[in-house]
Amino acid sequence: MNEQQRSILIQSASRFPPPPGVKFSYGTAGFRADASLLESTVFRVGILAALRSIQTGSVIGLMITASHNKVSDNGVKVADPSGGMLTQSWEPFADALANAPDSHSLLQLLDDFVKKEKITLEGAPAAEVLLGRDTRPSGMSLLDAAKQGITAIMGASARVMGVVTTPQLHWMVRAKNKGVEASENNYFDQLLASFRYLLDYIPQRNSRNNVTDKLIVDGSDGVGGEKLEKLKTRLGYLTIDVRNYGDGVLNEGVGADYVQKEKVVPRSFGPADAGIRCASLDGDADRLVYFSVLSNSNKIDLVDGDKILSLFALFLKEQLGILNGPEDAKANKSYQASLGVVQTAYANGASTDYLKQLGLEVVLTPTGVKYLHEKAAEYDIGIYFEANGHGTILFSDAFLSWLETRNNELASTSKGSDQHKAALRLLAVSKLINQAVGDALSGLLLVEAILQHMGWSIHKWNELYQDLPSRQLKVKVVDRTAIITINAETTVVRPVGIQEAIDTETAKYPQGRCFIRPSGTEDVVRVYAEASTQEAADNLARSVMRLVDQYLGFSSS
Ligand SMILES: CC(=O)N[C@H]1[C@@H](OP(=O)(O)O)O[C@H](CO)[C@@H](O)[C@@H]1O
Ligand SMILES: [Mg+2]
Repeated sequence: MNEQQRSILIQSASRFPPPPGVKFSYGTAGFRADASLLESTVFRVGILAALRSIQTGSVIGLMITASHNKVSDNGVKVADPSGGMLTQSWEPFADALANAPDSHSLLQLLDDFVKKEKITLEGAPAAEVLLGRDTRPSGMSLLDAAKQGITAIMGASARVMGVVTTPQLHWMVRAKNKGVEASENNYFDQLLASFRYLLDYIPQRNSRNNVTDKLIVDGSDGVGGEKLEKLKTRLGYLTIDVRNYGDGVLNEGVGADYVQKEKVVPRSFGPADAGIRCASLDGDADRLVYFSVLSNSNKIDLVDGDKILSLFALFLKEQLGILNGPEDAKANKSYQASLGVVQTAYANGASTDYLKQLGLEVVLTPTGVKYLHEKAAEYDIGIYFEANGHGTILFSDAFLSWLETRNNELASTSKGSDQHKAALRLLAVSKLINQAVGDALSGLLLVEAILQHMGWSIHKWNELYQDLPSRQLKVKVVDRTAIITINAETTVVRPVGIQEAIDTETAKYPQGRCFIRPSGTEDVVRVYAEASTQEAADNLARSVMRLVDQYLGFSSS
């Protein structure tokens, strides 16, 4: 860095001093904290994003959101050139940057990092960062801090995409780097075109009238509802009633996180909605769950991320089977695409059993989309979902290019055949689903298209398998980092002895399964328990919660 660059950086950084006594960590999904503490962190992530753009020679994304957390919180995360999460190898640098006590130590860190990563600032192509934010009131000033961080790196440009969903921003980064137009309209166009395609190829046997075209969506009073309001006017089919699209408090008694964890109706829903297909998005619209309201109660039948995954897996497996017909296998024309399913330990045990019974390869990873995404990318078709509704489908380049060629062949030899339609459907899914990151809007359209294809109501879908009763609890402890886990977070190795105690407790319950892990987004330890009855799951979770207190000490703060 030359003298001029250094002095610009020092000047800008001194306008954003870090709050004293706060330790920041780039957790499961970027930095998150009370919004009033975040200006310096966001400024510094702006610098990081510009450096990442220079290093990769690509467009990078920076999103300001705290997703399903309360409205007074905010957060910041970076999207890599592929549209996926920031490479994990840069996370320690992000932590160090955010925690540097003053501008001089910040500059020292930058010098060291630039040298270590061999980033040449002089004469490098200009950095370009796309900036987005959710609807939080603190978003505007944080976005400005990010902009100043980006432009503190000489020649870097910040392009403000405004209020967007997290997946929209990731999609835009991916599209830009593929040289494709990347506006919000382009995003909507791609979703709508591929959705219509899927509907056009629905087999006649399932008349569309079998499935009601009415859907009610809870927008969590965030950005997703707002975008869906825009999108729905362009959907030929499907009557969507969007509720909670910004008139109430973000994430308060609404949204996918609330619905999935509490298993009750969100605000603005009630007995009059009983039986109708309903969906809920989270605050930044990267999570999606479905539900139906039970009559005369505020309870729901939840159709969670595991069931969305199962629906997608079933459909894709069916289409692959049609595409690789027996004649093709003989003629050696088929492609044995690897189809893999990725879940976390929070996936309901019944879903994992169901997927294995379908003959699918199921892999567990630690919590956090960055781990699931990485694993899913190892397959030709990799489907990943967290139980909370965050997930997507990834298609390998090799498979897609084979599919394009095969589709062209089929179009000339057997246009309109079942095989040809299967190829067209798979291509449409690859365009409809957001391959950068889990996306509630694109996921919702894919669910709707598949339900139409199958001729299934939400109830029929829900009956694919029956969830085992489960309970999730949180415990505050003195130091949650004292817990060290292995085996995709299902086994605790520190503190010594607690795993044996959990195992002894779990063995008392038929179909019992229980694990604990420190949260990466909140200062809590999470306890998850499953058993054959709700009462048993509740009891197991509560007794393991007591073990956590015993081994890690209860914190009253
Ligand atoms: C049990 C649970 O739902 N955990 C969530 C939550 O992570 P924690 O590390 O558990 O706080 O937030 C993450 C980011 O949204 C999400 O990826 C993850 O699934
Ligand atoms: Mg989210």
